[in-house]
Amino acid sequence: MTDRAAPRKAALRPLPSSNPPEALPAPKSFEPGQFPQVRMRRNRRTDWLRALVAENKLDASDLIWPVFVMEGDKVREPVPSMPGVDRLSIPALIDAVGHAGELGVPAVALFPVVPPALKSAAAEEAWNPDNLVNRAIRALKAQVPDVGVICDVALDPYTSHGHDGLIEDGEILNDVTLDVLVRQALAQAEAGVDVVAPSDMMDGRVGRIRQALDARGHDKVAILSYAAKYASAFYGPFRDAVGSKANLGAGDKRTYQMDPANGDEALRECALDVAEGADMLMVKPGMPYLDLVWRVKQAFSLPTFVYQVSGEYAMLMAAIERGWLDRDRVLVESLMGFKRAGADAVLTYTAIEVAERLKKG
Ligand SMILES: NCc1[nH]cc(CCC(=O)O)c1CC(=O)O
Ligand SMILES: [Mg+2]
Repeated sequence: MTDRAAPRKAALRPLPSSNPPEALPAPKSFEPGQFPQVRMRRNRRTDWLRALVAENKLDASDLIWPVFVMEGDKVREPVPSMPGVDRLSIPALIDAVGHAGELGVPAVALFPVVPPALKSAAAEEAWNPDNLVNRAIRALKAQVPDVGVICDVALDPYTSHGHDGLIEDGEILNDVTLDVLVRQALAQAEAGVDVVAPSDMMDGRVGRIRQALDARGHDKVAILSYAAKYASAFYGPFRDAVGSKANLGAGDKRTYQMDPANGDEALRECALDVAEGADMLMVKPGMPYLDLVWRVKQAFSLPTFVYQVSGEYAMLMAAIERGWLDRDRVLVESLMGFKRAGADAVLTYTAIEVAERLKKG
């Protein structure tokens, strides 16, 4: 007889007569599947129980850190409308991205702050092989090779008018812009970018970029399409950060970015980009568009990313600074919402702070 069997046998002994079954109080009413038998709070009772039943987990590997890159040596410059966010020169960027990698943040997304003198109507600087962002890509791939580098493909940092495409008589030209976007993407690929992320919302750009990359031997460069990108008021602080706000002036992007009123249209945008060869899809902004995160993930089963944009960040920070929201909890909660909606990764300016917090536990 094994040791294990002994207590079992003991348990089979008859109950002491002082505790007969009929002494148990009979329930007044028994309705299975109803209160009071069913109590949802049972599973929320303790930390260990809540951890056990948690449906989603936020991990550093869910985060992509968007960074503003500027000219200069070892300089950082705060962005006033995004408290806690700095523009970084390339040497500062190397250090910061190294830190991001140590925290387990898989990738960064680069956004250049282009000196005004280099902006033009035709955005020639966008495909200069030695422009700021291409130098940043080269430096990162040489010095922090294990962190993924994602780069925006759009002309707004480079145009004197602040639009994502070329203009004629007030109209944003689609097909002419495609040629420039292709050159821009190729220059980034030559510099060593891992993922190009067209954020311009011109029609047909994903297919044209895929074709051009493959024709030049860049078949390993992935395309993250900003497929469902809305003409949003939440981009304001970003335009401050990259210095495109003054260029854009009173202009808006409603002839190419999507109308916030539309949801089905976002699925069509995604379907086209999937057919054209997108490897990953993005919904942008994030919090006001969680329905689209859910629908896009369900419809395409592709890696689906969401961008918690500058205005969402500014909104959180403004309330945190005033003491109206609890920093420790609200940042993680806002990201958990994206995970629950089905996002595979979130672009967030809070990536470093949140990854540090997750590491501390
Ligand atoms: N095409 C450029 C671009 N890429 C990312 C953002 C916004 C990101 C943010 O607000 O954080 C924008 C701004 C815009 O479309 O006007
Ligand atoms: Mg499209």
